[in-house]
Amino acid sequence: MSAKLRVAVIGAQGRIGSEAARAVAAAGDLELVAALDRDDDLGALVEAGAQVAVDLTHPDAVMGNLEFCVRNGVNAVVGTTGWTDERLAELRGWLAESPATGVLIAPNFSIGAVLTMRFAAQAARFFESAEVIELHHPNKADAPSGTATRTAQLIAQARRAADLPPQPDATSTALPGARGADVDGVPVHSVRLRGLLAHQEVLLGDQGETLTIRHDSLHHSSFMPGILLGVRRIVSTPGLTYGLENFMDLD
Ligand SMILES: NC(=O)C1=CN([C@@H]2O[C@H](COP(=O)(O)OP(=O)(O)OC[C@H]3O[C@@H](n4cnc5c(N)ncnc54)[C@H](OP(=O)(O)O)[C@@H]3O)[C@@H](O)[C@H]2O)C=CC1
Ligand SMILES: O=C(O)C1=N[C@H](C(=O)O)C[C@H](O)C1
Repeated sequence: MSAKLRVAVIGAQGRIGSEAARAVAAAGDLELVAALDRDDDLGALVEAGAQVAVDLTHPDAVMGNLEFCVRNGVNAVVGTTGWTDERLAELRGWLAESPATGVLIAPNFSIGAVLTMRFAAQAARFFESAEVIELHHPNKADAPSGTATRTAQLIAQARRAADLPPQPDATSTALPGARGADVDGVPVHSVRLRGLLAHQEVLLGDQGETLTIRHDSLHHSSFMPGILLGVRRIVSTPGLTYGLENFMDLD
């Protein structure tokens, strides 16, 4: 029998991190060797011999954690949000100096959310208009969600590839925020509501018809198969992988 993969979770006291630590501990081929949270010494990752660290912390914390992991050759699976082009460039710089190390950044680990992004990108070129509505619990730190931002970017990319013009919108007077955040020309609207977990609708419209693609994460368990898939695959995937779809053999 091959040795178990040695996995650490950073943010292990959090909503998703605590569930991820349990899922890793319960997986027969994985061993939870460290469960860190705020103020814990990252050196514990190295002392524990972690091969993969799962980061589920906060946009303010993730860059420091990743710099430590990459510089110490610890592969990382990242669910934490807050990614910008500048942050990705900085991460690529660290990875260039540690070419055997792999980092997966997954805007969403749930299979249905990954498929929503894929379907939205496929549908985008057939519709004049597209808008994204994301709905989350009120404890969420960032808006729009990482998933909604990525969805809008993929829609925009598909619209550009199809040479679609900007979306029609005659709004000439509006309260600030009424038309949502503009992500690459795609409006994204954020709802924060007690009782919700993580939900998203992609609305596409054209003459006489609309298409709505909706996904609901009803429990934190929806993210666990994707996290475990990422952990198992990242150890043999050096460099930066952006999006769980890269490990899902979708094509
Ligand atoms: N990609 C995906 O599929 C998913 C991504 N997420 C993302 O994961 C992140 C965490 O979400 P959630 O679990 O709801 O948030 P929580 O606030 O519940 O959990 C975050 C945990 O990380 C801790 N933390 C903060 N800073 C550090 C640090 N520097 N080092 C170690 N631990 C730290 C927090 O401590 P403290 O409470 O003291 O601040 C807290 O225990 C968010 O960015 C969220 O958007 C969430 C769900 C799915
Ligand atoms: O904070 C959350 O809860 C979630 N965050 C991720 C995001 O911002 O897209 C993934 C999922 O929506 C849950």
